[in-house]
Amino acid sequence: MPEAMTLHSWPSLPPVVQILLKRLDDGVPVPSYARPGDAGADLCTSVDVRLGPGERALVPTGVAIALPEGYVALVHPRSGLALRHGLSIVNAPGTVDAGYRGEVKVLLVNTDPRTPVELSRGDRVAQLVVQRVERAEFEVVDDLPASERGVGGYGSTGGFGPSGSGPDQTTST
Ligand SMILES: O=c1ccn([C@H]2C[C@H](O)[C@@H](COP(=O)(O)OP(=O)(O)OP(=O)(O)O)O2)c(=O)[nH]1
Ligand SMILES: [Mg+2]
Repeated sequence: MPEAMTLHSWPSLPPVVQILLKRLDDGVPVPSYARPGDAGADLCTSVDVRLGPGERALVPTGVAIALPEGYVALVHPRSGLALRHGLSIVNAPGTVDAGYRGEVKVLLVNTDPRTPVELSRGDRVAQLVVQRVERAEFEVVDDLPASERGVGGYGSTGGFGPSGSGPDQTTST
């Protein structure tokens, strides 16, 4: 991207989807995008939390949403908090279904083996990525169509080296 070009000048920003949002706690900021072009809107905790090493907690965000049919909201970790504090999400990414009307919550975990993580009410602890989603119809068959991969998985193309270097030495797939 040329230096002078900002996302504002892009002709093809993704379309906006309207999502109804109910504030359950007026003191907590609603989810918002930190910068144009961000995929995730930051979610804030509505409570103070202290997570000891290895501890997890279900943290409320003070908001409930009504997604349109055909959409899902995924609760993702924030990479800066993961890098600096080892803060992650147990069920990453968390799934907020279109029919869910309860409070959006974040299942945080402190993966650091030594240092506690202290979070204050209003801190941005996760990010919400809204996506379109397909609904599948599962058709039971006796045989699946052949494919090049077949049943190979779990390292069948090799480890860190170039693909084709053979299965990982430590796995048998
Ligand atoms: O990170 C998350 C994950 C889930 N939820 C809410 C919204 C979602 O629609 C509901 C159920 O989530 P999920 O389907 O992942 O959990 P489950 O264990 O399958 O519960 P259920 O039986 O209620 O579907 O919980 C959140 O607020 N945050
Ligand atoms: Mg479920």
